Amino acid sequence: MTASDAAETVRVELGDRSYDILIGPGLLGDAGRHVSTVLPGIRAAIVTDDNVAQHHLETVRQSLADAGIETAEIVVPAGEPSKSFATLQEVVSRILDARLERGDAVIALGGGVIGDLAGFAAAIVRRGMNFVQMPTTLLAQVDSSVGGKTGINAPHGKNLVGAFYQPRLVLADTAALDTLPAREFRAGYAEVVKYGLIDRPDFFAWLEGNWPAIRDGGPERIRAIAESCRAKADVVARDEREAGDRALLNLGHTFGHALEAAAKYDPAILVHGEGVAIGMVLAHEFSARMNLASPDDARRVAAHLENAGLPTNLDGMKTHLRDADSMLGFIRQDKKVTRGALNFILTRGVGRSFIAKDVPESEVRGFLVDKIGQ
Ligand SMILES: NC(=O)c1ccc[n+]([C@@H]2O[C@H](COP(=O)([O-])OP(=O)(O)OC[C@H]3O[C@@H](n4cnc5c(N)ncnc54)[C@H](O)[C@@H]3O)[C@@H](O)[C@H]2O)c1
Ligand SMILES: O=C(O)C(=O)C[C@@H](O)[C@H](O)[C@H](O)COP(=O)(O)O
Ligand SMILES: [Zn+2]
Repeated sequence: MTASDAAETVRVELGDRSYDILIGPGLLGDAGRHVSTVLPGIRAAIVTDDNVAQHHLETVRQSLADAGIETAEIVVPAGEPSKSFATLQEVVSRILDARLERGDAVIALGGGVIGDLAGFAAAIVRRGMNFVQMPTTLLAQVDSSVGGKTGINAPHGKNLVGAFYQPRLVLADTAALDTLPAREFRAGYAEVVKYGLIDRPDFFAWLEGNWPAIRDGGPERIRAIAESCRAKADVVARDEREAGDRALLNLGHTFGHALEAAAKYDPAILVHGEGVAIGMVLAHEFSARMNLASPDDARRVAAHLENAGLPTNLDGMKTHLRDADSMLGFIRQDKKVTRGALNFILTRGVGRSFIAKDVPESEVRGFLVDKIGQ
């Protein structure tokens, strides 16, 4: 398979840092050829987690070896807690142990956790090595492997330490999703829905009718992934470092990230896509409370996410949410805060999201008190 015979190719236009996202089945088995086309003559570190390693590491290692690419394999524990200083230190040490040079590559083979962690390591080792994304979750294929946000979490909040650092190539092997647990597939679907809710109402309506085919692996799945990548690539090309429009990709994340932090990043309680699903419903409900949108929109969004098996309210989180003020504490650490003012992504209806600046904290607090108590 070449770039032209991948089922879909989406280009992220960033001048001399532009790159392709190849989407389709079987790309991991041909990874060596694709990587050596873009980065001839390199060695590489493959960073992955212990679940993904069982299913897909040997395929990638062998393919790279066949193309003459020598590799070091770095396997970290699966799950959000690996987006930590401790695991970053381990990954960095192992890359240096392997004496990889700046011109060599760090390959992220896994979900968003691995992409964010390995991408940050690539950004800081020798002040920037080549970076390749091989996303193996739906979430990573439609969102985290694209656009160059890398980083780790802090006890203070999500993704608070990181860098913008673009990959040289993204290989989204849609057959890799066959081994993904159903819960993780649903979680990734929340980010697909997000693109419809931001500014693609027709895409949202299409998703409402096509979720079962996407779930079951019909051609609609590749179409949904490619449409999501096109949506993200568009935004990233016009605002790489979130000076403006890129913040729209944060729909549902201000509440969602606070929920993940409240759950102490424990995937047994909540994974990122689930936090985003709840967060998007809360963003629509909050918009209705502010008389910006109709409550019917919030109901429509919740109905579709529920239909896809995602959580849409705080019922499952109650024991982990102390009070409105502890949630507000996390929200104040959000990266969209400017000069102390809260900025949210709110909506005027399905597909009509916008950046709301200087949202009164008293309104947010009142909303949270209604939801979770004082
Ligand atoms: N950088 C960005 O732009 C961006 C965008 C969205 C989300 N994120 C981040 O991504 C992370 C969430 O990513 P995620 O949902 O992919 O989680 P994840 O990386 O934890 O993967 C989810 C689970 O699926 C397993 N897994 C992955 N691929 C598999 C496969 N093919 N078969 C079997 N098991 C597999 C993993 O081991 C893990 O247990 C969060 O940290 C979030 O903040 C970043
Ligand atoms: O790429 C972006 O920009 C996004 O906001 C995509 C989000 O889905 C993703 O979760 C991102 O990591 C959140 O970014 P953050 O800057 O709020 O940490
Ligand atoms: Zn996200």
